[in-house]
Amino acid sequence: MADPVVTADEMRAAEEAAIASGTSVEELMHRAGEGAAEWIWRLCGGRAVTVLCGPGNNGGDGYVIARHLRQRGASVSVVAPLAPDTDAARAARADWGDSVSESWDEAGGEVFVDALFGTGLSRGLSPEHQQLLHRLANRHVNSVAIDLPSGVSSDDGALFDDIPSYDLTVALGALKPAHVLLPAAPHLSMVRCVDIGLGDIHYRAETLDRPQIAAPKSDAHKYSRGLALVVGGAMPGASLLAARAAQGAGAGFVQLASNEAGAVPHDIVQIDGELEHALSDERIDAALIGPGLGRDQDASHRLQRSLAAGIPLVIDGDALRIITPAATRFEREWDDSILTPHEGELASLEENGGLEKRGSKLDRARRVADTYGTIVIAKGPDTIIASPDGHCVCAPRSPSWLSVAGSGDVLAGIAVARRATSEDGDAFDAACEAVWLHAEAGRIAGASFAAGELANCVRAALERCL
Ligand SMILES: NC(=O)C1=CN([C@@H]2O[C@H](COP(=O)(O)OP(=O)(O)OC[C@H]3O[C@@H](n4cnc5c(N)ncnc54)[C@H](O)[C@@H]3O)[C@@H](O)[C@H]2O)[C@@H](O)CC1
Ligand SMILES: [K+]
Repeated sequence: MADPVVTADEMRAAEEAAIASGTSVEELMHRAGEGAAEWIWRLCGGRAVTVLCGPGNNGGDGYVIARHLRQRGASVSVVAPLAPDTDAARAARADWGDSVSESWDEAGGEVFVDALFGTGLSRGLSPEHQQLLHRLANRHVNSVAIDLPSGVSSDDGALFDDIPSYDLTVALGALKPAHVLLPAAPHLSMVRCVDIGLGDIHYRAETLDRPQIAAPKSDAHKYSRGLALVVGGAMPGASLLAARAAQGAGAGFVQLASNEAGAVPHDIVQIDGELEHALSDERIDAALIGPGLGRDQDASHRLQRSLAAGIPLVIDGDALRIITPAATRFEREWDDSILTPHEGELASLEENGGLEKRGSKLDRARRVADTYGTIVIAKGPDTIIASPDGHCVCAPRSPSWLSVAGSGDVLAGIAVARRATSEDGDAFDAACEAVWLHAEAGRIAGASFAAGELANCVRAALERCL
């Protein structure tokens, strides 16, 4: 099941709603601390623990954790450079009832628990706090972050400071954007979420789950299964790669509109001549334009013709450098196309759309989706799928071997196949399926694959979603 990804404001609203319906902050803190202590106990197995507590409710959670671990028999030391400044944290410290040091004297401890700051961190740490945090992390065998590593900005994953690496991060109530976004996410090797009974949380982002993909119906034929057209350009290799991936991702028929001479496999139908001719086939369910397109005048013409054809499009690569919101929003009455930018292309889309580059990757992908009126796959190690209505899905971490030339062409090919095969015409679902299949193909391909091998693994990835 998908998990919500919740901003600090959305968390606060959920907390207020829970309080309004009769749950106290102390009760929420108790559930958070008890749940986190359970995870830490599994990691520490009775070893000595040092808990670093901050002044806010994150620190309050730390005192609750310290008390629960002590009750279980662990030797626990608490370090708190700042006194509690919330009622709930003061109560939690009183319940701990044991000694608290203001600084760390390097006394024993194998497991370090960072409960210095959570979602309330608003600026960088002071040099003393920064030094204390790193000393503690370096001098213990394992480190655990409570809710978030101290030094991380909850809503966008930015690092206020250099942070240590953590073996375990216990997210409280829900995942936050920093758990899934760069640059924070790679510092958190394992993230576990504790349910603190917040009830219904209003959220606009969630994690990506394995999709369920249906096999073709028993009466299917090549056209009813989805006809995907890949529009080629100056560099035919990229579009061939995309076409190969589209075949593996379930399309019944893949055509390549290209005038470039070159060996095209027999099971891909090449349609040469005027692009209008290829696009005029009413049986086409979706088309891909961008991989290997080039950015010259011919590329612009091919893009304009594709947009004018009124077919759902996947727009990738070079096409993302030359497209404008006027083309997607106003030249077409409707648009359910998918844009697949990497970071540089996302910045181009922002620039061409007159948008500022600000906020989290979630905010940026949403803004581009809204401005262009399309679904956006903002790809990278922290891929986001965004809809113009603001809904976002965050992909789980994928194999880093996917960072290979041609990997994006494969993703675009998968996306056009999923868009062509989708029965209800839902571009957002097609985009989510494509992101999952791409990562799954990477897992199957193993280490150091070339993009062609990745494309060949898409079929096996699809099989795992049937
Ligand atoms: N939202 C919820 O429903 C719940 C939240 N809980 C915990 O509460 C945390 C949020 O608590 P708070 O809002 O109190 O925030 P934090 O505890 O994260 O930090 C806020 C405190 O730190 C200070 N501060 C912020 N940046 C600082 C800096 N750079 N240097 C020094 N001081 C700094 C603030 O002035 C304030 O005193 C969550 O991360 C979670 O751990 C849990 O107790 C359970 C329930
Ligand atoms: K923390």
